[in-house]
Amino acid sequence: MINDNNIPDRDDDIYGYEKIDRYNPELIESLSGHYKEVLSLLGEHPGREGLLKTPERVAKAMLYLTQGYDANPKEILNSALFKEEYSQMVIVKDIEVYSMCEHHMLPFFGKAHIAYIPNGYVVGLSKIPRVVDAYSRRLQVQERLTNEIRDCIQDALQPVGVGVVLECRHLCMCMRGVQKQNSVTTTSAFSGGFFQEKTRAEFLNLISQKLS
Ligand SMILES: Nc1nc2c(ncn2[C@@H]2O[C@H](COP(=O)(O)OP(=O)(O)OP(=O)(O)O)[C@@H](O)[C@H]2O)c(=O)[nH]1
Ligand SMILES: [Zn+2]
Repeated sequence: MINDNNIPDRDDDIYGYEKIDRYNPELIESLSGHYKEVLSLLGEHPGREGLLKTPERVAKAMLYLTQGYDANPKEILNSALFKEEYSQMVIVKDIEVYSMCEHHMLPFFGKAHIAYIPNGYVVGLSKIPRVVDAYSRRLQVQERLTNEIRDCIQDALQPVGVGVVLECRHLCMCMRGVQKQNSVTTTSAFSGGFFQEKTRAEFLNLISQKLS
């Protein structure tokens, strides 16, 4: 249930949802109505006890999973730029990615490895995973997600270059369709200095190393 201040009542938070701006009461009500209809069309009985709150739960879950539409990724990076004369590669690797493919609206998930070479400015490290979330919490294809992350970092930081590698499993390929349980899709996007063989090799080498 949503109270007058647009904040889910405390009792409702037992499902672990964060309080996010997208929890707009009218939107939740409208989505819930549609999901109730979907349950019926799928052959379920939305009136049975276990499903009574399901349409509302699904509505909130989908709003959570698509909250990237409300984010401004470039602004996220611009909010924490620091002048710093560090000119070596900065890598944030093993960033968890959770997204949904735009074809089936089923999850794809895995890891992102992101590097840039500063050009006078470094960015607050936490902002890099935040940018990943801002683009992945939308309906996506892995290739576009990879490019969007690269372009955003390149635009905001104007670094010497950016490298992005994503490794994901797509549930639309596991639990339906071709049903390949172990296939992993790798995508990459580079800019500037990362087109140089040596720089790219350093990045790929460092992300493949395990922490000791
Ligand atoms: N390139 C790309 N394809 C994706 C991604 N996520 C899902 N797909 C693919 O999108 C394609 C959609 O193909 P369609 O033939 O229109 O859909 P479909 O009949 O459900 O295809 P199957 O999954 O092969 O059963 C499938 O091949 C999916 O594997 C992604 O991130 N990138
Ligand atoms: Zn899919």
